[in-house]
Amino acid sequence: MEVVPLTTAGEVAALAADVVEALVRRRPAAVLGLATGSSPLPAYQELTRRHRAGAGPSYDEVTCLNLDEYVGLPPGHEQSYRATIARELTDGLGIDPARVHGPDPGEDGLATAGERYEELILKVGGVDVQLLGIGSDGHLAFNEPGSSLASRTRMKTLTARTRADNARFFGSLDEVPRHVLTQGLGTILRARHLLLVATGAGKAAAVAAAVEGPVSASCPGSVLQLHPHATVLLDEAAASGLERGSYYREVYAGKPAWQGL
Ligand SMILES: N[C@@H]1[C@@H](O)[C@H](O)[C@@H](COP(=O)(O)O)O[C@@H]1O
Repeated sequence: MEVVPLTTAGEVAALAADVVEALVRRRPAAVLGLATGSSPLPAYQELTRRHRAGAGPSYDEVTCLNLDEYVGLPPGHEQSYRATIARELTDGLGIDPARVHGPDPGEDGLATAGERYEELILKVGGVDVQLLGIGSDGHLAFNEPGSSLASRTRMKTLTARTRADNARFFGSLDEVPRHVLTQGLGTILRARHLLLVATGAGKAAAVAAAVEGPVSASCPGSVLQLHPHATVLLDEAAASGLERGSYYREVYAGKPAWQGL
């Protein structure tokens, strides 16, 4: 795992955008794994800004796979993750909505939604770069603490803490769905590159547990330690709980350009 402690959230966003753009330039038909939540938003804004300024690559051939989705929201609900990703990123990059997929009960229903999404991920050749945020309790996508490290896409029940954290996007806590469909931790681990972004002091404990704590289902984010190519971009506040922060800074400062991220 490469931990990159930066200073500001703006630097995190710019570097995350650089990684995505470099991939799409190298591989125009790349498969991008997209996360929701507030953490990746500045990176999405940066990508959109560069694209509109004519500075980014063409996203015409890209395929996007969303990490997770609420269950039970009416189609097109503004807080559905499908609508959120379209609004925050893919529409702005000019990506055809038909190339953006997410776990979806669809006509065939919830019981087979997980399996169908796993098949789709395999069919498009797997995810090249998976953007990730982390929940304040260490959850990844909607894999709450206790999720199997080998899990695949399936329905999960949200914890009270995650529902409370996400209530800010809804009118009230009661409106936050209780159930979700989410890629599993085992699904996420199959992506070729994991790119986790975390900013703010509220994420410091979760980041420290994920990066330096034991690999455990109690901290789903700790599965990053099992991945051969995981990058963790942090602002100063999110990195503040790390024991080896000064070492990571030293490594990054001396990193040869040919290594890339
Ligand atoms: N399903 C999403 C996660 O993918 C995200 O990482 C988490 C943290 O969100 P935020 O970045 O807003 O703190 O929120 C939700 O639960």
